[in-house]
Amino acid sequence: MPTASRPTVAPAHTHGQAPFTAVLLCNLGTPEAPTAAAVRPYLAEFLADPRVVEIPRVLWLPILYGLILPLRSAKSAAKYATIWMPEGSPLKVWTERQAKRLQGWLGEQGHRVRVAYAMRYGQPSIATQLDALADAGANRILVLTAYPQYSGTTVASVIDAVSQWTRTRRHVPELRFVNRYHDDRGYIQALAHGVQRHWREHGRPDHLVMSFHGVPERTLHLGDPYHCECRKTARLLAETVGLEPGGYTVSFQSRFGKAKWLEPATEPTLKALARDGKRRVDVLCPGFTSDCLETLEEIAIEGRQAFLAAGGQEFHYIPCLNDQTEWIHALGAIALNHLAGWPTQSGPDARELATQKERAVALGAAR
Ligand SMILES: C=CC1=C(C)c2cc3[nH]c(cc4nc(cc5[nH]c(cc1n2)c(C)c5CCC(=O)O)C(CCC(=O)O)=C4C)c(C)c3C=C
Ligand SMILES: [Fe+2]
Ligand SMILES: [Fe+2]
Repeated sequence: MPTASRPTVAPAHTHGQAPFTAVLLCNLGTPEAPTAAAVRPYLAEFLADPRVVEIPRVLWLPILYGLILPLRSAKSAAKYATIWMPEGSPLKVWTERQAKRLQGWLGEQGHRVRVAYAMRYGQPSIATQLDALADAGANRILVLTAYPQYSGTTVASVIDAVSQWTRTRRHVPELRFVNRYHDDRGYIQALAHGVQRHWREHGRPDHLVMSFHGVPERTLHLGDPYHCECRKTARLLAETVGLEPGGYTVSFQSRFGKAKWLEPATEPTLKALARDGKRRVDVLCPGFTSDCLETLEEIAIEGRQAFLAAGGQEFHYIPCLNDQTEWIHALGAIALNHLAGWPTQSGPDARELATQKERAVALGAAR
């Protein structure tokens, strides 16, 4: 019989890895390539989500597969081709950089948190990334979406995907969700910083348009807070950069389908401003934290053409937050606020370590 030595059996739930806390940054998703073949499965997954198109499945799916996908995939791919970056789709490139820089910044601050990113539609999927984190030992996961304003069509859909994933796991990690940050100080300040930097370099416009992604107007009457949260973001940003209510307009872009969407729509707004004699208009898309098809193609290309064709003289598109330092710090602060009171199991929480030395020891131990 072997002599009794001290058992060194690892806790079964982590298979030997030290448990850790993770942040999963979730964005919408984007095709893998600017081709009809790659756009089609992405659009199919997106538009078949009952959170996105609230039409009974039996009516909608035949329209989606019979009409929308065959007609839209190639048209949409051609648009993606105009904005594609050497590294890939802008939405994915920026989301990946945000996750990397967020991880780096949290580490510099002494927080032992792993940051990963996932896409609600397409790859890397929420389930794939949650599996990877949980398999590596994540026992607490904060789900942070790329959407500052809550909408059932976006944030709730991410929560649905996470809930679907929990059904596939025996040992489900603790989960938290950030549902919104439309009025977060850091978010507003980061937006204001981008606007003011643009104005320092190019002067101020005659008018600022803040264009948000639209949703069907019906969702507002059904209680979706999205519209109100967009208006509040815009008001706080206007106050921060010193714009009077007459100096800016909130509009909604990307209408899809025949139903009535939130108004005013962005393109008619730009044309009306040109006809009203506004020489120069600047456009910002505060609801998008990363530049993507909807900002770079629909606004910076098509919006510009519409404004100039209607008699406008100068059109400036102000880029999204992307990986700007102010935004990474704000995102970090949002994450830390939601992680508060959620200590790691493997020792004292780095945030509560009193000295630099203790922090260094804890960080060393975590590697
Ligand atoms: C069908 C209805 C749609 C709703 C409702 C909707 C809400 C919504 N979307 C975003 C953010 C993004 N949408 C993007 C693209 C996009 N959106 C729709 C439709 C709805 N969106 C479509 C059909 C498309 C594809 C564009 C095309 O094929 O022409 C994107 C960009 C993705 C990219 O790859 O760059 C983003 C981001 C929000 C925030 C939102 C509700 C608040
Ligand atoms: Fe959309
Ligand atoms: Fe669009």
